[in-house]
Order: sequence, then C-alpha cells, then structure tokens
Amino acid sequence: MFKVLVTDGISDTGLKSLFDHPNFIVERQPTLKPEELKNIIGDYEALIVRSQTKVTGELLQYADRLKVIARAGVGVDNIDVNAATGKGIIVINAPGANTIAATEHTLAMMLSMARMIPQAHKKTVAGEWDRNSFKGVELYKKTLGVIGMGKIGTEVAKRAKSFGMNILGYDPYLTEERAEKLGMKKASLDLIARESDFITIHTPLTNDTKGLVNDDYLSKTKKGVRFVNCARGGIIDEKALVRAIQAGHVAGAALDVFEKEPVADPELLQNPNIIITPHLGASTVEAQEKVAQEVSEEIIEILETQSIRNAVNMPQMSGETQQKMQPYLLLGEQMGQLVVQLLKHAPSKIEINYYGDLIEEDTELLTRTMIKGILSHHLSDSVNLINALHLLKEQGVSYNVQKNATNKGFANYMELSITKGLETTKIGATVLNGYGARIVKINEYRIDVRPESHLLLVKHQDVPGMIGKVGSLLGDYHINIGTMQVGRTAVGGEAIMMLTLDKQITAEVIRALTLISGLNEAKSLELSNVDPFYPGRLELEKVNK
Ligand SMILES: NC(=O)c1ccc[n+]([C@@H]2O[C@H](COP(=O)([O-])OP(=O)(O)OC[C@H]3O[C@@H](n4cnc5c(N)ncnc54)[C@H](O)[C@@H]3O)[C@@H](O)[C@H]2O)c1
Ligand SMILES: O=C(O)CC[C@@H](O)C(=O)O
Repeated sequence: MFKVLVTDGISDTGLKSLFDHPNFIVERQPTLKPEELKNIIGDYEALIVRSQTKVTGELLQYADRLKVIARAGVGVDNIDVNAATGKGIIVINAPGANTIAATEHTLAMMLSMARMIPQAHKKTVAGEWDRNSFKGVELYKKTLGVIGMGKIGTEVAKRAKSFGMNILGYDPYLTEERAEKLGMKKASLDLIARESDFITIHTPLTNDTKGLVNDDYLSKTKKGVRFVNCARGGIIDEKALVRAIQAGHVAGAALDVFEKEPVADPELLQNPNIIITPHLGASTVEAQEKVAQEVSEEIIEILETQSIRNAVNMPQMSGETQQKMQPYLLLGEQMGQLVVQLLKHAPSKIEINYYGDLIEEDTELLTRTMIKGILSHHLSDSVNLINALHLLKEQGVSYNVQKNATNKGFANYMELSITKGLETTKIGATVLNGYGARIVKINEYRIDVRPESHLLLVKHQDVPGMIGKVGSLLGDYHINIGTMQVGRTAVGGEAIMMLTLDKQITAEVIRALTLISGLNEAKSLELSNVDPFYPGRLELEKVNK
C-alpha cells in the first residue's frame, strides 16, 4: 500500500485514479500548518501540492518514506528541488495542463485593464452610475510584447492576433521561422520596450528573469504602456512599477502573481491603475482536474512501475530515445558496479568516454547510470538516478565525460575508468547489434563477456592447463559455468579469465581457487540491477531475461 498526502485545494475528480486504486490510500489535509505537516510527512510515499504548501529542505528531513513530490501545476518554486534531489525524491509537475487556463486569464486581465472593468464594477455596485471615468483603450492595432514565448506565451500571442494586435516576442528559444509561422515578430527586450503598448510576461522566475522589468527597463518603455504578469512575482520589480505608474509613465498593470503572496503591499492594492487577482491563473475547473489527473496518474506509474515522464529533477528523454537507449542504460549501471568492485575502493575520480554512435545521443542519463552503479556499491539503496550526481559531489568525487570522434572498432563503445590514488581500473563495453550488451575490455585485456549476475574474474599465468584446473575445481563445488573467456596481453605473461556462473561463488571457493598454482587472484563479481527509476525499467528486465 502506498500512502499519498494531498495538501492545498486539489480537484477530487482529478484525483479519481488514486482514490479508485486498490494499492493507494489518499489522505487530504488542506489546512496543515508547517509544524503539523512536519509531524506527519514521514508516513507518506507521495505528496501532492499546489503552490501554497512550502516543501522546504527542513520538511524533507522528516520525509523518510517520501518517493515523489507532485506539483499539481507548472512552477515548482514552492519546492526545494535541490533538497529533494539530495534525498533521491522525484519531483514531478504537470506542464501544459493549465496552459489554457493561464492563457485565458492573461487575456481576461489585459481586457479588464484596458477597459477598467474591476474599477467600474466596484463603483457601480457601490451605487454610483459613472459613465465618464472609465474610458478605456482598444487592443485593436496595438502592439503586444510577449516576454517568454513558451507554452503560455505562444497561446497568448495566437489569441492576441485575433484581436488584431501586432505581436513582438522575446525568448532565447524563439526562432525567426517560428515567429513568422505565428504571424509575429521576433524581437529584443529593448525593441519590445520601445514599441509595445502592452507587455505580458510568461517566463519562469530565474536568476535571469528576477527583476527583469526594473527601473532601467521601465525607463526604456513607451509612455502609456500597460503590463500584465500572470507568470511569477518578482519578474517585475513591484516598487519600480509603482514608481513608474505614479510618474504617469506606465498607464496600468494587471497582476496575478506577486513578490510575496498573499500580497499585502498597500501601494499595489490601493493603486487605481493596478488590477489584481490572487494567483488565479490556473484556477479553472478544467485545469484543476487536468493537473490533478496528470500527477495522480504519474504517481501511480512511478510507484507501481517505476516509469517517469515529467520529473523536474531528472533528464527527460523522448519515448523513442528511451527505447533506443535502454540497453545502454542497463549496461552503464553494470559497468559502474563492475569497475568499483575491481578497484576495491571508493574512487576519487571518474572518467567516462563515449565513442561511435553514442556521441550523437543525449548521454546524460547514461552517465548517471554509471555513476549510480559505482556509488551503490558503498551507498546501497540510498543512491538512485535522481540523486547520483548530487551524492557524487557530496563525496568529493570529480567526474569528467568526453565524447570522442574515433570509434575504437565498434559501432558504439563506452569506457569507464575510476581512480583512487595511483590505482586506476577501466571497463570498456558495447551493445552489439543482435547480440546485446558485452563487456569487451577490462583494464588492458580484451575480452567478450555478456554481463550476468554472477561473474568470476581470475588472474593467472598464461600457462597450459589453467582453464581445466579452474573448471574442475568449480565442478567439485557444483558450480555450473555459463561462459568462459580468456584474455592476455602477451603469450606467457599474466592473463585473465572471466566466467559467468549460475550462482554466486562463496569465499571458500575463492580461497580454494587461489591455492591453484599459477593462479594469482580470483574475484567474485556480482551485478545487481535495476535502478527503480529507469525509464522503461520493466521492458529492460524483459529484454534481459
Ligand atoms: N498564474 C498562474 O497561475 C500560472 C499558471 C501556469 C503557469 N504559470 C507560470 O507561467 C510561466 C510560463 O509558463 P509556461 O507553461 O508557458 O512555461 P514554459 O516553460 O512553456 O515557457 C517559459 C518560457 O520562458 C522562456 N524564458 C526563460 N528565461 C527567459 C528569459 N530570460 N527571457 C525570455 N524568455 C525566457 C523559456 O525559454 C520558455 O520558452 C511560468 O512561470 C509558470 O510558473 C503561472
Ligand atoms: O496551483 C496554482 O494555482 C498555481 C498554478 C501556477 O502558478 C503554476 O505554476 O502552475
């Protein structure tokens, strides 16, 4: 049974799949104080929040069973994602589920501001029939500057076009071609300032966007400009905005989000040219059902089948890439497990090299699987693909990844080497078309071994009879050999033997092996997979059986 805690106001209909699921118990606690949340969070595997609950690093210290934090919405700025990552907790969100709601709210705010609807409503319901104070402006033929042309910015631009507006858009990812397709112009921030009658913000709050609209930017804007912010508080510097409105330079602002929420600043609340909603951008029946439904379904998938779609703290892969990369992901972790057993120590330095076809691929997740494989030897279950890099940094281990244009004789090839002091161990591996994963190099020795659960590595003198002696000793102990591979660098020198076995070898057998004359070292190597957070882990297991 998995226990899910739902704080904040989340749609019941959207949570249906969790309520109906026999393996999930859902508890709603919408009015918890931080202290109360701290006392109960340790009981739950999943937590679903909107923007009100603050998921702090301190709270997460008490979240011993927590596997998933789900944000029923887009922005995760109320969640300490770094702290969650450090604890190996997946943070997911529902990108796109509230796009239309936020888009329509933006347009509603722009029209309300242009026609002073909230101000007129307030006066009229107070008993005054004032038809002179509320002469608005039209959107038709006006210029709208859109800062942030992601999901919401794009939908806003499309709808604003239908009002006959000229659209200017600024976004580091906006290309001339896309702008042209949308019937708008790609612009700089300065051009937007100079030419726009309305400016709407649709970026996340980041170090770059914090205070993006400040005194300096406002001074470059056209007199009479109006601002809309339905993205995040803090992107517009509120004090600077109030100054520009009081100076008569900015005609008005429509704000749904604030530097501090709930907003209490009287300069904002009482300004007749500012209209305000209490962070309602996503508050439609449809959006709330959709965000809750998306995160509920993803929580079930993560906890039941370990497959992840919308994790904020894990590299994303398209379904197609996932499928292509699956054999490499598994092999990557096995390489990590092997190399650390060979070195015998926790490494201080890791080097990863990709060759051949792999240099065209996004290998970030693959790198994580190798690191996870290495770290899990000493850190066991506390390491997963979410926190692998974080833990590596915490352990003070440096790592370096290189993509190389040469192909090392294979269509794809990856090499992992780890170092402690003067000692370095290296594993090379490939996925052979039609044959699957192969370990093809251990240190300087070339071999060809399919990675299996129980392996035996033997270092011995390259003299006649060694294979027979090792084989018959294993037979005496009723240990069946699956495959055997021998590698050497020079005739008569040291050689290695790598065997796959049907069961784990005991310390007693290892001792017996080392008594064989000419046998220098025998080492049992165990591979365990699979990380619970692999994309498509179940398919991987099937493939591997
Ligand atoms: N008011 C609400 O209730 C509500 C509802 C939904 C979303 N939001 C907020 O709206 C914002 C946009 O959401 P979205 O779903 O469109 O996100 P998105 O990720 O689809 O788009 C964000 C865009 O901002 C761009 N961007 C980032 N930094 C930029 C910069 N310095 N200058 C210009 N562009 C920059 C990105 O390239 C991206 O295209 C987010 O902050 C989100 O949290 C608010
Ligand atoms: O939950 C909410 O209402 C806030 C929604 C919005 O800010 C978001 O980022 O998705």
